[in-house]
Amino acid sequence: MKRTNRTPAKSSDAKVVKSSETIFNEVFPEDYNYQSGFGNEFATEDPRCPGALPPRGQNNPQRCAYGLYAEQLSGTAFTAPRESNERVWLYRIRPSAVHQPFKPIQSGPTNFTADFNAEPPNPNQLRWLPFVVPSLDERRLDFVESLATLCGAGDPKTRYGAAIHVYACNASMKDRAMYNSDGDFLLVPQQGELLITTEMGKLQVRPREICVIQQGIRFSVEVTGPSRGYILEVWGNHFVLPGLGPIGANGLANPRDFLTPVAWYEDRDLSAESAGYEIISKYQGALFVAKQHHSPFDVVAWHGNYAPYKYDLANFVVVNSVSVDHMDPSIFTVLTCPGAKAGTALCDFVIFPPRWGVAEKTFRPPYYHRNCMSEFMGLIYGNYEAKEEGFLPGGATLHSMMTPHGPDADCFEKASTAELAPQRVAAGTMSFMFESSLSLAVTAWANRICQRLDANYYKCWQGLKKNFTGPKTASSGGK
Ligand SMILES: O=C(O)Cc1cc(O)ccc1O
Ligand SMILES: [Fe+2]
Repeated sequence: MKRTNRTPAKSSDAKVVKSSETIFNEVFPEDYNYQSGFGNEFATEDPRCPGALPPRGQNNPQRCAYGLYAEQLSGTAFTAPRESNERVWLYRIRPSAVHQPFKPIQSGPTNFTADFNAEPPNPNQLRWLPFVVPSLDERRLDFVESLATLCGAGDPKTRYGAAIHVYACNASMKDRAMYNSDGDFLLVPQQGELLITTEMGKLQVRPREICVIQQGIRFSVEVTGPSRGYILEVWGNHFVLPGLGPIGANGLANPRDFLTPVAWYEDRDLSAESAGYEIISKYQGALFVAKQHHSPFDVVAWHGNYAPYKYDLANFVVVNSVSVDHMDPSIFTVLTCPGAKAGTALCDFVIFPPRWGVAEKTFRPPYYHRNCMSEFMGLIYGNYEAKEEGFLPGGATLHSMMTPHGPDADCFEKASTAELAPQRVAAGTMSFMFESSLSLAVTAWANRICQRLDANYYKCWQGLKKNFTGPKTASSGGK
């Protein structure tokens, strides 16, 4: 039975802690209600207030049903082409404008930044050990308080760039919501489920699922235990599904498998004497907080195509070579945030899901390469085929522009001599890559403060032997 949208999932019935192949095939128990389809024009009312949406034909009735206010949230310029125009109409108890002035946050995260010019450049291969989630006895940290930035490039002010953050928290956000004035968040939970309340309704996001919360949308995160994950933030564009070209009309992440919440509201007024409700705005890379005396989750009905969504990576339909050769990882693109140059992403979100490897006469793991894009990788569970050791769930790697990388010595030895039978690849694992056309700069937190940078990473390639057999000699029949 579906849970109503008023009853959050209990931690016990939805926890995903398995690490074997079963995790990939397991169907998650149903959580909240959702509407399905990527980028649809949705229309939804909380069932407690039927008729809360204006009758078709207009967005701004002189008086809205139930005494609601109409408010538009624009995700693109008013004049953006119709095919990429995104906006939502919210019918809410109070307009969002009802809040006290914003002030710089006092007790915010200290390593959350949009300054990518503070550290000297570093072209090395980088690997981080799993980021640490503090225990509750040590320090109570909610999602916002735990945000820390690893790398990024660009500037939210000029509306072009991206940042990669991690969260590692152990407590729920209480009477506080956040919104990002700078761009969109793509959340990749690695440990612990997230119960996310948004202005458009509720989402439950478990490791193996991902979620996008676009610019401006207020959200609050509840956790049920230690919780860790990766965040890709993009400035200047929204995520879309990649074009399929000759693949045809179906495959990779199918639009139907993206789930958007149904309307849910709370009519919650806090007394003037109470601490009130905190609205945190990330604005030009800094955090600000404003007080108000009511819950921001007061949207009774909404319609439009600008709304958060989640996607279960287990639904990804893998397409690959069935003859020879290792294909470029763009075949595994789930979502792409287009950049200024045609066909070149500001940042792609790519996964390496369980699949069959069948290529003949082929060195099957990733090839050795140098890339004009930046490659940030994270591991949700299991291990990664090109590096079975050292790259751990909750950790990360960064292979910057033109930085050479590829399989470690162990992987090369095994794959060069392996029998090429059909083989299950990446069974029981889920790794991903944020691949960006930006040259990502690493923060002081990532370099030193987090104390997770693994100085030994470069060693994984040092054991690669010289196998060159030399030119053919005359006596052996060569020229
Ligand atoms: O470097 C990596 O591990 C990611 C990657 C995987 C792949 O299959 C091909 C190219 C590539 O960059
Ligand atoms: Fe790579």
